[in-house]
Amino acid sequence: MNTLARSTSNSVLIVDDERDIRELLVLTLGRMGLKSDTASSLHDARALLRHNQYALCLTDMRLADGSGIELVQEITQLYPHTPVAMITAFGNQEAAVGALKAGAFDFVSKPVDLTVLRGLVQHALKLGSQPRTANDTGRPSPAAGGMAARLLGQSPAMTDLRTTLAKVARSQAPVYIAGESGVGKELVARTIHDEGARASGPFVPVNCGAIPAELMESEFFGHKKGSFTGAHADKTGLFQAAEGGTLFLDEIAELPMPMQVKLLRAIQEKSVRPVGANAEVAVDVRILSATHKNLAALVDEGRFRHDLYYRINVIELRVPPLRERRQDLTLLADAILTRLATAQGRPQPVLHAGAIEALAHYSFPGNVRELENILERAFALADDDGIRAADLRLPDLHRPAHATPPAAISLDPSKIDPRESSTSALPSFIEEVERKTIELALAENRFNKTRTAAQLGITYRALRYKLKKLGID
Ligand SMILES: Nc1ncnc2c1ncn2[C@@H]1O[C@H](COP(=O)(O)OP(=O)(O)OP(=O)(O)O)[C@@H](O)[C@H]1O
Repeated sequence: MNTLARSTSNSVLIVDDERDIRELLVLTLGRMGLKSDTASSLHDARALLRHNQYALCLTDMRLADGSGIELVQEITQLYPHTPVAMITAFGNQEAAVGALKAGAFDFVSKPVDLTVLRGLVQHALKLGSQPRTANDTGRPSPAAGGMAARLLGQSPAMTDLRTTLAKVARSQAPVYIAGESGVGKELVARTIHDEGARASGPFVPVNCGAIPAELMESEFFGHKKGSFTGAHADKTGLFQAAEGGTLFLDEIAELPMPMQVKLLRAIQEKSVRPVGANAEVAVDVRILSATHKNLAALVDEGRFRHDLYYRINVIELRVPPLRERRQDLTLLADAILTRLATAQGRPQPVLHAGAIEALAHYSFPGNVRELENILERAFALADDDGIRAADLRLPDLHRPAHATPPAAISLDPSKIDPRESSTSALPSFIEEVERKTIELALAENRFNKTRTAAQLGITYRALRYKLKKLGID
């Protein structure tokens, strides 16, 4: 053991009882310009940690005098500025997940793939040179003028969430974000990306419900030219597009079973095989996922794979619905109105007391997105003297939050006159009818997509697909 006391942030602690592995790691890290100290036991590792500061610790899982998990826990507690990664036996996913849960920022499996190791070390070094958190007040920053979407809110629930986010951002562990529609799940995912070591890499959001099942494999993993009819050129998949950054799998519950198997494999192996390719391509991507559905219940019903659930749900975050954090309403409303006023070059309207009172009693089934829609419409309708309760056009305030869907829309086909349409082409005309029907249903259901789909008699997945196709947000 090397006991030279020094406080440098350019050295790595390697803990492994196999000498060959220690030597290989020292050599590889040396080529990256890093110095390493080595320890073959927990005891030696603890002694080195007491006297030195490390930019990274790489530890094996099984050591003669204990488990690497113990070391992960100790380092997370006592030396929170040192990211620690676990070296796990190939295929031992339980150990990898266990390490991430204990606080390891990442893991690498044996035999160590040097490209993967280099990526891991680079992320660790970036973490060390980063301020711990940028978005910690929950107030709109004056400089941003409310234009850039930041996770606002000063309710205890949002303050707790931001504290957890700051910690989670520093890890590479998969995070599963649960919460109702429009509650801010994607914004949470972006915040994790922006505050972590991957901030300079891409953030690639993908709506799993919007990709037709037959195109999914090619969308996710890419394809080779000529691998199927219509594959006219090589195509990069979403995994490769997110290289060095974050892939956000929104509405992950919508993934068909065969795709769940392939996704699990890609996450475990950290590599993908484009359709029609002979070889796997290593990918360095952090996976964040979300759904408004109860994923655990879907696992129980056998509609979502347990092994994938276990793999993506290393850390679970719940974003509370707006009605559980009403303290945030005025702050959010204010930021939204500032953004709208700035975008339209109009003075910011006053939100009258009656309007604030009405919002405070409303249940917001569509959460923050619904608040944005309500205020946007009110802003368009309001006079110069500001927004009053009536301008908000809130539905019946006494209706319970999750009332039964209204009766089906009575769109009478015999009353539709194609001559009144702006187009005479049949496909465009049909699209116009489809768009109007969907927009009407969305408005009637306060932008709750689950209820809208039920009312229209189509699946949630089909609705998401149509919304994307028609460009309706
Ligand atoms: N805490 C917040 N502070 C500021 N803006 C927010 C907050 N939460 C949500 N928003 C805004 O509300 C809108 C909806 O948020 P987002 O798209 O992240 O929700 P979501 O939960 O991912 O929705 P869906 O379930 O439909 O995918 C976005 O415009 C987002 O910027």
